[in-house]
Amino acid sequence: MPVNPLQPGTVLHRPTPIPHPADAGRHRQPPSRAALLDVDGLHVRYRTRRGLLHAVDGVSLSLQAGQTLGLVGESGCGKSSLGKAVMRLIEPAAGTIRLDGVDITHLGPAGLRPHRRRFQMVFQDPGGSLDPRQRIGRSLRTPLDLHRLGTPAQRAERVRELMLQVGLRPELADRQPHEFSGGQRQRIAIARALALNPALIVCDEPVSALDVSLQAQILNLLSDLQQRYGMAYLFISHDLGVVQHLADRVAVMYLGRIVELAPRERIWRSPAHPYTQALIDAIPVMDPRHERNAGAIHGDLPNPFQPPAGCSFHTRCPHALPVCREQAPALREIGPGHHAACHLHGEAAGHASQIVHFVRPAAAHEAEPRPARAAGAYATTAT
Ligand SMILES: Nc1ncnc2c1ncn2[C@@H]1O[C@H](COP(=O)(O)OP(=O)(O)OP(=O)(O)O)[C@@H](O)[C@H]1O
Repeated sequence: MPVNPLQPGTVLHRPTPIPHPADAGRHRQPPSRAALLDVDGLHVRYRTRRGLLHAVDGVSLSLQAGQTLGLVGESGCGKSSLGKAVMRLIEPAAGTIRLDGVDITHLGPAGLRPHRRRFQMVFQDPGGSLDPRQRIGRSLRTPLDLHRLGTPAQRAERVRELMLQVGLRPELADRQPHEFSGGQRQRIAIARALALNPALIVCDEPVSALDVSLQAQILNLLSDLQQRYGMAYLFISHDLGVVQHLADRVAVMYLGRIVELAPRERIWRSPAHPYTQALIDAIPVMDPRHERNAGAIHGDLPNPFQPPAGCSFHTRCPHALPVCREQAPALREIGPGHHAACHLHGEAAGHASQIVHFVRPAAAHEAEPRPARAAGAYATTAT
């Protein structure tokens, strides 16, 4: 039986810092107020048989050390492409990616190597990042070997610690991935990501392939690990309910662009963009006494090869104005730390009177990801 690290009384081991040769003689810098991750005007394009596809279209965001930024949106909106570009697994077409203030956008493999251990990725399918024939102890040891961290004995001890940190018994290190359940395999993938004490982990739909009870366990594990070791997460999910568990701030993506970015509670309590509102309304309500999906998103995602002119959401937006068909709204600050790209909140001439607020009264269960609430509990007011 795997050890559940979240059970009271379970003793978890702190990672043993293994000095890296590149760190020799370097002094620890005082904590910087600069962002850990700073993405500016990022574009990702795919050349396909059908033409050029703009998967990420000028995204800017930042993430502070130890914080979680949730990235949500429907399938195909560009979340994974953004995550992979941040990890430098795919080449961005334009824009910059800074990690700890260092521009890593154009670094080649050699230049990237010293930074690689600072950022890691956990994928939806842990099988993809685990060699099916490799024993998991070996798999966890590989990053330590590649970065030549510590002595062989220290590496073996680190593998033991990593397994304990994610709630797996170290005695299981001789087993192969197929001998573990899906949830356990995701724990192994998380342990592998932790191996080099990263400052940032990009989590790409890490719980989407798991059933609901396992989802909660993995989310709790990620949250617990963050509290202990202080890494930042860029947490990607199509499910706003899942993101609400972990995120300090939430960025909502639609057709390659960020349409809303705000602290978690503001997104939840007063979403500004009709698309965010629709995502919230699409979250299943568990209480059968309440109607659900009152504001579910209408229509299909537009063809990404021919995105609509103006605001790309206007074809599905119940509040679309004439200006929405013509001009793409800029992402602008509409409240403290709250940004939205929507003409309903914009200064488009003659539309100030159309400003719409989606107001939801504060509820006792504010932090709950799936609150039971009456359909239509959001009031739409024009000011
Ligand atoms: N390697 C690729 N070649 C061509 N097109 C791609 C490639 N990868 C992704 N795309 C396209 O880019 C767009 C964005 O895909 P991406 O996977 O980044 O979105 P997503 O929001 O993460 O969706 P999902 O959750 O389904 O992965 C989609 O239209 C997708 O079909």
